[in-house]
Amino acid sequence: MNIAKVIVDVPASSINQTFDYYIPDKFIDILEPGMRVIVPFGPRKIMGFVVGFVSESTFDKLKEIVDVLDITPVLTKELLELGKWVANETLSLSIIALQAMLPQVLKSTYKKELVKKTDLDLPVELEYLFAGRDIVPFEAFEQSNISYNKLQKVIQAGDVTIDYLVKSKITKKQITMVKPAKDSHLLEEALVDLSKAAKKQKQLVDFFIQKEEPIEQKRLLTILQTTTSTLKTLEEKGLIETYKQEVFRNPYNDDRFERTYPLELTDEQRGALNPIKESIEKEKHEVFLLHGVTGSGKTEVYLQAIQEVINKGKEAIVLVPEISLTPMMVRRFKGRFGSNVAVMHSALSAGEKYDEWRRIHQKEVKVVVGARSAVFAPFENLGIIIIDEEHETTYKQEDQPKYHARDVAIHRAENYNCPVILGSATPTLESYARATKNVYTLATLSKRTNDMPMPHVEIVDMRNELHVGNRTMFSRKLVEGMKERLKKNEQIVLLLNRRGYSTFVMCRDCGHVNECPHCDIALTYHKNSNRLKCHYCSYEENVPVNCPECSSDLIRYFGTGTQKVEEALTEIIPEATVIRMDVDTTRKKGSHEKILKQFAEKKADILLGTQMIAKGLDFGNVTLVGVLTADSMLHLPDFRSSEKTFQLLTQVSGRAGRHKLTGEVIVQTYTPEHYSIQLASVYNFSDFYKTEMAMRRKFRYPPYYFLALITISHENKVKVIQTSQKIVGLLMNKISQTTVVLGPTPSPIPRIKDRYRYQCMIKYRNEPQLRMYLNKIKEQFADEMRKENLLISIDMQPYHLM
Ligand SMILES: Nc1ncnc2c1ncn2[C@@H]1O[C@H](COP(=O)(O)OP(=O)(O)OP(=O)(O)O)[C@@H](O)[C@H]1O
Ligand SMILES: [Zn+2]
Ligand SMILES: [Zn+2]
Repeated sequence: MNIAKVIVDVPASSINQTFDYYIPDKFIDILEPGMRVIVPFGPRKIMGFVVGFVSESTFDKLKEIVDVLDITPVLTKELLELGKWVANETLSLSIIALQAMLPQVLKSTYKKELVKKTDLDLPVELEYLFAGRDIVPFEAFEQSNISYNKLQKVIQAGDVTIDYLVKSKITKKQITMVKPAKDSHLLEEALVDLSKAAKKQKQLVDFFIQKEEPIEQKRLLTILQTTTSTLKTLEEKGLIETYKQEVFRNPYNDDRFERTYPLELTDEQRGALNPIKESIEKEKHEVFLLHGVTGSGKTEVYLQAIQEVINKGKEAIVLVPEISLTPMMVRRFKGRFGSNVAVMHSALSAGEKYDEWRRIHQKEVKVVVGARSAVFAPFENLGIIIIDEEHETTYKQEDQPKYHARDVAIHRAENYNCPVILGSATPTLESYARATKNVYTLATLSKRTNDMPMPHVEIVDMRNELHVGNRTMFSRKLVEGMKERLKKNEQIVLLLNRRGYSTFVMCRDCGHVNECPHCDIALTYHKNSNRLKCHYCSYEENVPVNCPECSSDLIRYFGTGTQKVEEALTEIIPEATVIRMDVDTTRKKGSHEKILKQFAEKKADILLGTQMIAKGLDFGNVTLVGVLTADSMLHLPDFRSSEKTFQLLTQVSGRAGRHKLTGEVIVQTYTPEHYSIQLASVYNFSDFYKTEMAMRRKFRYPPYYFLALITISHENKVKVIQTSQKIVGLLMNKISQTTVVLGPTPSPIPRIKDRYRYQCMIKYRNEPQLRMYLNKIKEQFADEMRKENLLISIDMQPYHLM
């Protein structure tokens, strides 16, 4: 079989199209599916993935593969299959699905070098190539006449690795090390000679008398509480030596984590874990929905399930939302499983990400903890996949391929006959509905592990504040509560629920919000035309001068930010120190952790932030949580807005009173009667579920209906409208009667970067051919898309409806 089937990096009309290439002799022994190759395509040379081999091609005049980029496959057979599946599910190109599974470094052709990893001799030609060096450029190998086969063998044996040179400052990380320059008895002599006043110097010399091994300079300085000048002096005296050492970019220093051991489980935890263990034991695929209130010990259940998996020699993937991937979170996993854990975090540099990926690829770790894309970790013996905070919308990727990590996880777990755990205090309606139908197995943790009650939630009606003349954004109750905590030296978390600001119009007297008569969704205020519009259908109306409900003229649209709140806060409570955490203050790498650390060390009284503070924080000293505007999200043009509000309030309330001190939550709102706020305040998930399900059924939304969102964009508005209408026309011919097509209508953001955007939403229950229809439609417009820059984007599971 001397012909390779290759998926190349070009926008082909058919998503799974492959191209055939001859394999030159020198590659024939080493080429495997899952390797990346360089192939000629028209006048260019481009990258592609080998997906299979054939001995005959239906095409004549095949070209040859130019180069092979990998000596071992970067994608396993399973991942190649998965890529095909993802491409199909999300209607995206296979090449894009395959690339989504790899770290950035492997997405383009970087310079490579060969690194010798063994002290023993390699086969003689390779020894000759290295010629005493540890590193040689890959080109040196290509110019030699050593066979790829030979190289592949030493790579497989782990004696040689291929490193990619990433052009980034952080790639080659060096640390400064310190070691004693003399034997310990000579150091002891020197110690006597040091003057009495040189206390720090003495300590340092003494340190190395006790412990001769080299130590990282940074750590040494912290241990001894001294500075580099001490080191310098001793170095000049010839007692110690410092030197640079290149490190494997393990971003988390493993021995920094204190070892933890399995806790004695509570009855509820045991009840949840047992069936999971059974599924691991019997190698039976099953999806568990672990519904546990905040602080109920879900993580301990994960940890013990993973231990079970490791005991069986298998591997585990743990997904957590990006913003929960804090050092605190990492510590919990590294504390239990040590260096067996790789962490995949978007804040890592490209080089660090590649290193972590490679540790997985080379089977050096058993567990990966990471954000969304870690679901593609190249394990080959998966024993479990865990998705923490399964309700988080960040598990859905908004770029192509628009996959949902939950679907990918379940698909992979089916392949490996292993369980999936979806954990949350506020599961999505979709997941909970599946659990009630026994598609998923439900496990419930209803109590906190410390047996403390959930913090009491008080709802403050902000309309009353206005009526008594309080025009600030803080209710009297909240101010009083904050002052009380300050006196007791306890801490406060304030959430500004900012998403959705200045987009909706609300009566400040009665809280009335204008909604679309056809969609039960808040109308969006369009500043330019000064009109209210519905983003689901084409309905619009003028902004009312008086409230249609109470005739008040206090109609306002909203606009405020954390900075403004901070200013107002210092005016009202000048004695409080405030740390702000939002996109502005967390832009820099590591700043997120720094802020949390400062707060943990009680360097501030109040942590003020956006959504990102609602997750995973665990501070014993926080006894008050304030939510400034609980309803701002409620009126977003999004059918999930009630659900998101319920989730956010529940999560943020869970931050208070997690340890010995009792917690309290104050929720400020203009719509205190709304069921999502009422039910969140009493932690009543099941009633919320029932109420919200009834709404979804009535308005034909998930989980009763599936959605697909088509967005069409082009610089010419007429073209967008015409294309959109054509698409709807084509669809109407195919779909069944129970399917609803809304639109075409302008997208909520009708123009981005000078491109007009229209959309149509398909709501369907049973439409098995829909993907095929949509693909066909896309193909019909393929020419226009290529030549005229028309964009048709299809999202088979839309979360982001803008
Ligand atoms: N069996 C147990 N015995 C004693 N303490 C426990 C037990 N299980 C968990 N804990 C402790 O309870 C606390 C809360 O647990 P954990 O953070 O895992 O809860 P969670 O359900 O993940 O909460 P959240 O949803 O808020 O993140 C932790 O400090 C944890 O160490
Ligand atoms: Zn009103
Ligand atoms: Zn509408």
